[in-house]
Amino acid sequence: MNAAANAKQSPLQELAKFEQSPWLDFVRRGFTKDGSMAALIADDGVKGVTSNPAIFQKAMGEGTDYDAQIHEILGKEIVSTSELYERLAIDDIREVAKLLYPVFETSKGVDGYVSLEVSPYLARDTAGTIFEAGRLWDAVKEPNLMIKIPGTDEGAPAIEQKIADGININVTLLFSLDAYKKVVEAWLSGLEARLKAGQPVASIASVASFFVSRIDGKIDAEIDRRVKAGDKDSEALKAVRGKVAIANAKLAYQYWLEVMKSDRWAKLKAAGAQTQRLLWASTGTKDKAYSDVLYVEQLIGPETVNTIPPATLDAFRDHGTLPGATLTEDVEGAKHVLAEAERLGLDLAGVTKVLVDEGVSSFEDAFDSLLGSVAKKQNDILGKKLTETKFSLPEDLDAAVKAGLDEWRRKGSIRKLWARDASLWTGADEAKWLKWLDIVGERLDHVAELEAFQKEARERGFKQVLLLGMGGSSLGPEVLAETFGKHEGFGHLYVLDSTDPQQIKTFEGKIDPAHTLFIVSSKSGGTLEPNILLAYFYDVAKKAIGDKAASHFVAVTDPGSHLEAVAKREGFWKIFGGEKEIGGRYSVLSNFGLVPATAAGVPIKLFLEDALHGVKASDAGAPPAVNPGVQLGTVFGVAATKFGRDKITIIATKQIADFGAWAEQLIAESTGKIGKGLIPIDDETLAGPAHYGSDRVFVYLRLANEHSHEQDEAVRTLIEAGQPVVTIELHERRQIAQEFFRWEIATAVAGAWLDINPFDQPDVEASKIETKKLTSAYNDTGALPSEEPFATDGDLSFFADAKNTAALKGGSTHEILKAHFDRVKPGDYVGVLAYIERDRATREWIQHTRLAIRDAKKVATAAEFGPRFLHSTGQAYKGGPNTGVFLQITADDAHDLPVPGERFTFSVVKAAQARGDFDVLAERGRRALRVHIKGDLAKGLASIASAIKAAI
Ligand SMILES: O=C(CO)[C@@H](O)[C@H](O)[C@H](O)[C@H](O)COP(=O)(O)O
Ligand SMILES: O=C[C@H](O)COP(=O)(O)O
Repeated sequence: MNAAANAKQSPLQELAKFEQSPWLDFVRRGFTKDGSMAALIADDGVKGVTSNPAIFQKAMGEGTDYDAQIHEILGKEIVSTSELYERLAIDDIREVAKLLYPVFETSKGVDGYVSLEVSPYLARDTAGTIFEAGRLWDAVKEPNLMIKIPGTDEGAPAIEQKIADGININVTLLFSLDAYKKVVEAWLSGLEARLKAGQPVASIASVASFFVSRIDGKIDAEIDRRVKAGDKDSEALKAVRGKVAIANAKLAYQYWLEVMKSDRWAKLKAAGAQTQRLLWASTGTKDKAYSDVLYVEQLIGPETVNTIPPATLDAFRDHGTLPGATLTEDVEGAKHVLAEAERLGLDLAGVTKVLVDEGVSSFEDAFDSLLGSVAKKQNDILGKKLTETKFSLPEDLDAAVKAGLDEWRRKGSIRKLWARDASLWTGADEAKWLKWLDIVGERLDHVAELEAFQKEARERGFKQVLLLGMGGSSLGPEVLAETFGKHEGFGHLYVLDSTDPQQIKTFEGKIDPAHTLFIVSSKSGGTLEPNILLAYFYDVAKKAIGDKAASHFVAVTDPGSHLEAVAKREGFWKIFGGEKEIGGRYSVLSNFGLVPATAAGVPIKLFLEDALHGVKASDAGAPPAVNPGVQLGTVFGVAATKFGRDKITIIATKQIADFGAWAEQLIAESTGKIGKGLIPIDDETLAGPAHYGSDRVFVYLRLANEHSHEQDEAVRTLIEAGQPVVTIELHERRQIAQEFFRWEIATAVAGAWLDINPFDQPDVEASKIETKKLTSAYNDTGALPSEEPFATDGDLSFFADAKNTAALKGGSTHEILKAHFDRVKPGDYVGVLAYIERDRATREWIQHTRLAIRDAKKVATAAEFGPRFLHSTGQAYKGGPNTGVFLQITADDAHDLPVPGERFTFSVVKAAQARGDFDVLAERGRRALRVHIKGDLAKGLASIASAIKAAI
């Protein structure tokens, strides 16, 4: 665009003679910076500027104008894409506001405005618009700013409110006279409210933006269609072609003139109010058949604005004419055009209604695309600070995932998620469980408290840190312990989540109680295991250090819990609170993960900052196609619901492999219910493609600098064989913090696809109830209720409910196991659930056993230890799809341990848990068999392994 030549006055300048102000419908940083904007103001008399999402999309989506500032911001701060966009946009708006300020001053606040639109996503949300308009006004802080609010039914009350609040408002997206009348009413009422409250009205400016050319675009297309079809009214139709929009605008202007004559306005005017001017928008000519300055020349009139796009502005400067105050000419003709349009059934009311909807959604689309472009730049600049994801999906799944992501975009679902809108799931109490969305920022704000704790813990010189907790309270800390290892100057972090007496004894042997920090972790504070483990180790500590024992104990628990009361009573060293609105499995980035990590010496601020990168990347403003959490969750949800691929198989580089144990709980407990769900498959050694069915999605967590070539190759083979693989590359271990958050979002997203509530765990509760019944019975009678095996073969006894027993007839181990595993069908999975010590030998055993089953049956397998999995995958096994075939293994304990203060022992608790678990599996109609080993465990396990091999 060239500034006007000085030789003659620009026709744009001449509009002033008719009291019309030309504004520019365009913003771009380069244009402001290179002096072009200033030249338009000086030479052409441009008196204002409007922006909208489509304008910013063009400005920021193309070229490199903004790159320097993006670099600068990202070098200093961790921000979301929408925050980044807003910073850029606000700077642009401020720059333009400064250029226009002299116009604002000389026109005494009539002109010299620059407009910034509230997020188009809020066009149908009154409360959101009210909030956002105020927030943007405060953020820009320039007197010559106008906030743009759409003139929708939902926008009108917001306009009234914000005018009453004293903010300059540009009402956008007006097409119909009816909508305009409502807006005038809102504007007058807003000013009246101020007068009533004794506030000044003089400085409040407003424009009502009537969109013009889009009306002709729609009406003319209909005319052309009918003429082409040989309509009997063709001549009459052709006569109004290209005339309806201007006629509509003229009548809007007539309405404004009437308002200006009203008593209502007279009172406001007397109080110093300035009028709300009509602003003609959408004034670029779209139909080449018309003059390229049509919507400038025909809309000239006093006290109006025409916001003109650059090309039209250039054209008008070049060959525009000013035929007069065209707005008020031939009003009768305008009425005739509209009457004709009605007679001919052109349905102007219908068209304007559609145009509002289209206008809203096209600004939404533009904003999505704008945020997508900014996010792309942001990701490129952040580079290795972010984990990277590659999707290798078969064509049909890939297409369905893309469609799914677009569906999420269109429905604004990620914004609903962040807005805690329960209708995204089942409309139950989901909104109450979403505090994890904000916890990282909140913990960073309070990081000094954690850092002080870390300093003290170091000074006290603990040699070990022993965490006692289950599920959500133990699995996150376990990942941190396994991933980060021991830190110099800090105790080694051990995580105990078992009631197996041998395992407890083993952990006792690992610590020196006089130099151990014990962390008892339970959100509810009422969970059986941490409570009895606390009783046990409190005794151990007392024996070692007497009265000082309490000073070695820290509790992490939700406020008001039983554990909190115990910790207070006993005088624990510290009590860290949890958040009631975060469920256990979503708690790793709250104190439940952070306190043990801090105690073990993990650099906690850096860890949280990494997590914040994850939070910002999956924020509401990151469109689904570039939002890591939504992408992963959509792959999970779409693969499961549309392709039967519901086994989420997690593969990982050795150093970060424990992440799978945490993800397992998150996925299974969140999604496995009401017969639906995803079944996580963790730690199943990779095999060739022939070993897998078509029910899997693989996720490969690859730690770039420590990756295994062999694993890469195995994954490549899977991809080549057409298996869906999502590869997530971490550039350093600490980035598991980002992944924690991403997987939380992904699980919530998958939950929406599955139509379940991802925040409850009904079936975990069921087995807790069964266990409680059994331990109470033990306390009453001194024994667990008796039970009879349906078969015994040497040291192995077999138990099942009547239905499973009937299906498993046969007396020998071989016959029973064969019958059991013969029930496995393609698409099923097998769970080996062992209530024994989890040590190197048993882990190897379970791993060999599951792999033998997988390879023989070509099904997914889960290898789990009880009672730990009860707080994790146990939910999906009972509540999820009935595709699991379970082999529960129990054994006599070689040694038992007392539970201080209780009649029952750890061995009794474990037995009760196994039986409670089995009863619920059976009650849910699952294919389940329990085998109990008498005597030597290793021998028993060996004979089960060889019997399974023979049976499958
Ligand atoms: O600020 C405004 C209206 O207040 C303008 O930026 C308005 O959004 C634009 O004129 C229109 O969106 C442009 O419409 P069109 O030329 O794409 O039909
Ligand atoms: O995942 C949660 C476990 O069931 C443990 O719950 P808790 O933290 O309330 O003890």
